[in-house]
Amino acid sequence: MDDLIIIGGGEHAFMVYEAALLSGRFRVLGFLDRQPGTLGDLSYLGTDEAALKYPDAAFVVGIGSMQAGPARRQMVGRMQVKRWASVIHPRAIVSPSAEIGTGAVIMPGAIVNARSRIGDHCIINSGAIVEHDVRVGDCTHLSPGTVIGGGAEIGENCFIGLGSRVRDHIAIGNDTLVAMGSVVTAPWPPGSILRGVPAKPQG
Ligand SMILES: CC(=O)SCCNC(=O)CCNC(=O)[C@H](O)C(C)(C)COP(=O)(O)OP(=O)(O)OC[C@H]1O[C@@H](n2cnc3c(N)ncnc32)[C@H](O)[C@@H]1OP(=O)(O)O
Repeated sequence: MDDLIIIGGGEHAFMVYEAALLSGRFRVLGFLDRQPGTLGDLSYLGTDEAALKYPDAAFVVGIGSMQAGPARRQMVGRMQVKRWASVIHPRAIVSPSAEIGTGAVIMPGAIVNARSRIGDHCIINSGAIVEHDVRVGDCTHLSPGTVIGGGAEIGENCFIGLGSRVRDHIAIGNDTLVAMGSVVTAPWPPGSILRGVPAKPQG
């Protein structure tokens, strides 16, 4: 059983904590945050610098508030962490032929279907459906209830808002934000901000 430390102490961190506990794969040592706080019965271990005191532990990012762009990647890069853990809730369904990147979090009710690849430090949130043969780039967040059609490619550092749909076999570039409830029917370049049905760049 791995020792695990959660980075962040907010709402998403608590979800990650529960998923880690229920998975039975981790002994959760505590959490790091910018200031002392409470996270269930977990111990507050200090600010990011305290990571150095736990060279043998695995870490996972428990911050869900970042939207599209490099903030999540930069935060991961700043941390003095040797080992990242992916946390998969036991009631997520992950195909044996899917690949889950290091540091990724898969929440309850999410489905990751055959031959899909989830990048490092992604969040596949509650009830999101990633169909077969999808590529999700590093540090991307699929919000609760999103559906990504088969063979689609979602870039790195993207944020796909609550309940949005992405058509099968299309590609969305890095750093793209899809507003909640949108339906993405066509490919879009990096840095797009899309909303609506069908989704169009914000005007
Ligand atoms: C576990 C969890 O809960 S994870 C949390 C996941 N959260 C989400 O997915 C929410 C993501 N946020 C969104 O989608 C937001 O709507 C954003 C970021 C796209 C825009 O938010 P804001 O910048 O605050 O915009 P605001 O709400 O002020 O709306 C601006 C305009 O856009 C419209 N608008 C906002 N969101 C949408 C949307 N999803 N689709 C269409 N139009 C929208 C508003 O009606 C408003 O129009 P108006 O100017 O004609 O009145």
